[in-house]
Amino acid sequence: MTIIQHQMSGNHCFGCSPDNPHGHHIESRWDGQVATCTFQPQTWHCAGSPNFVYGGLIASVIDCHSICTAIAEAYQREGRAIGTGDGILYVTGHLDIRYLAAAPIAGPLVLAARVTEAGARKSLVSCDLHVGETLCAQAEVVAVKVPASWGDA
Ligand SMILES: CCCCCCCCCCCC(=O)SCCNC(=O)CCNC(=O)[C@H](O)C(C)(C)COP(=O)(O)OP(=O)(O)OC[C@H]1O[C@@H](n2cnc3c(N)ncnc32)[C@H](O)[C@@H]1OP(=O)(O)O
Repeated sequence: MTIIQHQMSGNHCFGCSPDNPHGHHIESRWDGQVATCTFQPQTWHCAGSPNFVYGGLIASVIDCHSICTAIAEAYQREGRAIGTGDGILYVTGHLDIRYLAAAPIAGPLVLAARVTEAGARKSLVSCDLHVGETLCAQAEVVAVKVPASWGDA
């Protein structure tokens, strides 16, 4: 399965760049319809309780994985492999998360995202986050297309 981030060059993203030494290094696996991601939280990613994951971390991995999903789907819609030809880039316009159950720090966080609506300037992405059988968070993301030069600004 294609790892989206391995196809993109010039990526400095805190969430997903393989080259950002301080980042989360998430990897989004794209099957053409759904992108999945597994993230192992560390003990320092905890919330007030040492046993549960900090909500901001959950938002961070959902954000990045969802935007990468929008990018992958946009390349596919244009009939191109990810990262080929003129760059396609989306940013987060809106992130709406429902925290449905505390996520155990033991993890792993398992994310699944899909594009539910795609237009010329924006895509809507739906993302579920499970730990084991438990749906811990569900998010709707508005991904807005920006010029590829945004990545160099
Ligand atoms: C190099 C490799 C890298 C690889 C990259 C790897 C992945 C990186 C992942 C990083 C994810 C991030 O954290 S990105 C960083 C956080 N996000 C940002 O900094 C974005 C800051 N905001 C902006 O720059 C701007 O407000 C934009 C781009 C979001 C919108 O710009 P704009 O110029 O005003 O857009 P506009 O034409 O009005 O709108 C276009 C369409 O989007 C909709 N829209 C616009 N903003 C919103 C919004 N906030 N909420 C809902 N919908 C919105 C509009 O209704 C419209 O829909 P319609 O009329 O067409 O229907």
